[in-house]
Amino acid sequence: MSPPAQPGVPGGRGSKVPPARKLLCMCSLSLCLTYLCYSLMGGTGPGALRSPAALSGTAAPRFPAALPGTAVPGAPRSPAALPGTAAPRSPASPPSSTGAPAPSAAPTRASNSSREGAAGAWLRTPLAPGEVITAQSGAFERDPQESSTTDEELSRAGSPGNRGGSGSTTPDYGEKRLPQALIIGVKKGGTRALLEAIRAHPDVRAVGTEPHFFDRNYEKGLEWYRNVMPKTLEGQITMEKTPSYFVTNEAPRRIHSMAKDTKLIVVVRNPVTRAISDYTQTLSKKPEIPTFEVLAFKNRTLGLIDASWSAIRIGIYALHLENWLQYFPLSQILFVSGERLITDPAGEMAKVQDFLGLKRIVTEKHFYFNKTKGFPCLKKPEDSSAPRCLGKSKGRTHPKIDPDVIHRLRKFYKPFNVMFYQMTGQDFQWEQEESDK
Ligand SMILES: Nc1ncnc2c1ncn2[C@@H]1O[C@H](COP(=O)(O)OS(=O)(=O)O)[C@@H](OP(=O)(O)O)[C@H]1O
Repeated sequence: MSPPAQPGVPGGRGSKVPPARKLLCMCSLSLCLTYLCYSLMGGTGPGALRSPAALSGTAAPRFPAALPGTAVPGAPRSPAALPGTAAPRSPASPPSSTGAPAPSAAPTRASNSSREGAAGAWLRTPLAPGEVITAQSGAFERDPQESSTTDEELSRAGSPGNRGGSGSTTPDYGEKRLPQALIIGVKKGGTRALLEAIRAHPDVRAVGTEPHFFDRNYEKGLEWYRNVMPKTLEGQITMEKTPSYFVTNEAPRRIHSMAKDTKLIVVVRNPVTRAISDYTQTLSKKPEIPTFEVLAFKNRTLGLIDASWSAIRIGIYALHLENWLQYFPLSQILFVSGERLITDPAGEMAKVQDFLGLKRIVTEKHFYFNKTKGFPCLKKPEDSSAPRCLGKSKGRTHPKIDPDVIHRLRKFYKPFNVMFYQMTGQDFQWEQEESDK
């Protein structure tokens, strides 16, 4: 079976070599080469990536050829993929799954029958307590992903009679269903803002806490997962967000095994700013940790970036995405700009609603810019005096980072960003950003 045609990729189904496969092959190869080169040059283990700045004059990372219509200024073009390298599997024929059995329930499309007027029926959905500050464990969170959901909240959410943590006052009608759409990342990308905005749509119901099913709670089984969900009526979409899925190796296979037509949404943000945001969150819980500048490098003099630090690693989006593309076609993944979610929330929400097959009900009428918060907030519900801004843990003031470190990180991420633009067919323009906040 040939993979589905990818947007922005010429050839379509009629081509001899499916373009999606060719692209995956090239991306995979170039990523491997990039890692190999960095590891060889760094020589201090797989986590030690030398910034490209420090690599000038040495083997440069290779890149997939730019996709037509996705011109990225200054992006290097790659030669054809080298022979003898293993091509990633096509999204249409994923590796066999050993995960939980796939349920028969097909994703339910929104009926689009909702009334415009329903948009006015804003429901106040307070953040889960754990959402305010998310804890990190271990020495500066070298591996585990922090959660904004506590175990206690989850067990409450999963208990019989629970409304699924949606926090809304919608009558408790309907059935609990497995999600048809997931916000899978990225951590500190703006996932909470997106979830709260899409929850304003009457055809969407979402669990407020992060279930972490496909990374931490998978052994609890699909019935546990279903029970965590809010009840939905026929035609409503069930959603959840757990940002750590995007960087969890097993997540694509497990989600595919649940339902291969699950729609996936990734909120991405300039990886340098994202790393600082991530660090800021850790710092808020553990003020004694070393500075960002110290943690970012294996060896600062040599310019060796410490890519084993999750704050850095999460931002290598191209690497993580490659894993997802082995199971899901690009057309099933929506990339939302975390930056535009702040500057033009209604514009990004239009894309999200289109992607989910929903009527565009969440529009500019729903947002206003709150000067005190410094971010867009949802307008207050008619029956409430309180506007809906996100909590204190969203929009923290970042510490001032040494400009030289910012510069080195930008150089480090640039080839990966370019690769990510080419893989997605979208230029997020992170290279053009002047400041990091
Ligand atoms: N409307 C609105 N209000 C407040 N904050 C907003 C909003 N839109 C996007 N953002 C940005 O979201 C960042 C937090 O991202 P996440 O919600 O994905 O964080 S988490 O992974 O769930 O902890 C958060 O990062 P920091 O600014 O670093 O705190 C915000 O920049």
